[in-house]
Amino acid sequence: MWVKFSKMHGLGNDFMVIDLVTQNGHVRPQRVRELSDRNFGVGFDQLLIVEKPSRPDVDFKYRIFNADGSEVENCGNGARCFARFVYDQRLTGKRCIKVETANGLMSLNLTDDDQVVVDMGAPILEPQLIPFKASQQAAEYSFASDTIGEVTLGAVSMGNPHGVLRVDDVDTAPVEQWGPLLESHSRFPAKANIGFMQIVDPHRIRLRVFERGSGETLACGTGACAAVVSGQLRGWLQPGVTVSLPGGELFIDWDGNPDSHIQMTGPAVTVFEGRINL
Ligand SMILES: N[C@@H](CCC[C@H](N)C(=O)O)C(=O)O
Repeated sequence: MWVKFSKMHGLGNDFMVIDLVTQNGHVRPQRVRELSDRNFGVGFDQLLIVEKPSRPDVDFKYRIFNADGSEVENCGNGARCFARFVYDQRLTGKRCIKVETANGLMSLNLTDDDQVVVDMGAPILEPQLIPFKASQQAAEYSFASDTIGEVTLGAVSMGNPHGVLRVDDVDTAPVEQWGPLLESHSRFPAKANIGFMQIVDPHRIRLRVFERGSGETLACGTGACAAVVSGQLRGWLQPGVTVSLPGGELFIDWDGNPDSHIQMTGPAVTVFEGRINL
């Protein structure tokens, strides 16, 4: 089935975006893996699918597939690109868009200065809901890993699971070595995205993220939110944090109350459009 798609990115975290509201098609994990290949396919970190919603009070269903073909609950940079896509493709005339995800509802707002503000919801901190294996909730957890030794990290879900480690310098952090080991550590039964955070000052961090199912990316929106939440809970950060990622900067605002929603602000860019056999 031939379909039109857009290639987009949010700070270099790149996406193939397909409208399955006005086009027909079916997503198969094997085909996602083929299309994500940077040599033999289109190349992307995640595939984003726009579908009709299942309820009348939202505008679209937002589905996300990692490069390895796994379907996941949330993608922050993708949410900004999703908003720009449905608006630019005239699937909606609204600049404030409500979507349903596997994780619940999200509200996406296109601003006049070309940024997108996403209400990312409240962080999930209870270990069994993240999911993370621990006997009780804590701001950080220390445990032994056979391959790494003693590890200390914050565990946060933004709908999808994250582990956040503090490092002195992100440039020399062992992202490629520890990332895959912690992504699949038995403490994270659904695997996890692993962030390496350097605190610059209470309102600025540097961050690299090894993403579950995609490897290290140039930016991770949910990872930025998880790092800011973890940094505030551990007393290192204050509300209103600029997150500097290899692909650029995001602004994350959270008041520190566990029930409060996190606001993420950043860009969304269309690179090209094409047609492909899905
Ligand atoms: N790039 C994303 C996160 C995509 C999903 C993630 N790899 C997972 O498996 O949970 C973002 O910007 O949040």
